[in-house]
Amino acid sequence: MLTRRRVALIAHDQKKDDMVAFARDHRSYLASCELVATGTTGSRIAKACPDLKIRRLKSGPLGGDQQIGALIAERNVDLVIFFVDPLTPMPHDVDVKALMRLAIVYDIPLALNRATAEAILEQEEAATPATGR
Ligand SMILES: O=C(CO)COP(=O)(O)O
Repeated sequence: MLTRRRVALIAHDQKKDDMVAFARDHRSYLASCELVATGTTGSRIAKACPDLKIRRLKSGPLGGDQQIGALIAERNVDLVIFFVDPLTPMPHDVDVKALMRLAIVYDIPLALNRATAEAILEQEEAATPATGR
């Protein structure tokens, strides 16, 4: 049986519109995945794509990044798509770095911008033509 890909979606505020557009563009593939997201990112995607089932965690600054980090450490995530804003200081920067560090430690694919996320999903969509765009 084909196992569902477990994908974590996260976007900083300045990148949320980008994330929503990305999720819309790839919603048929994403619908075949188990989705988890930080709080506000998850709400924004769910509003734009009501067909997607998303498990929403806490908002990033309130522990959401740490929760995603824990899922990575427990090997419960296969892919992290995290649209990072490199131009705005974040109060929870240490949490962001910890999440990235764990993705590296556990060798989980980590897309930090849209170009990388597009490249990864293009490959995955090609491998699962039934869910292609
Ligand atoms: O801050 C975030 C990631 O560091 C994202 O959190 P939200 O999706 O709750 O805005």
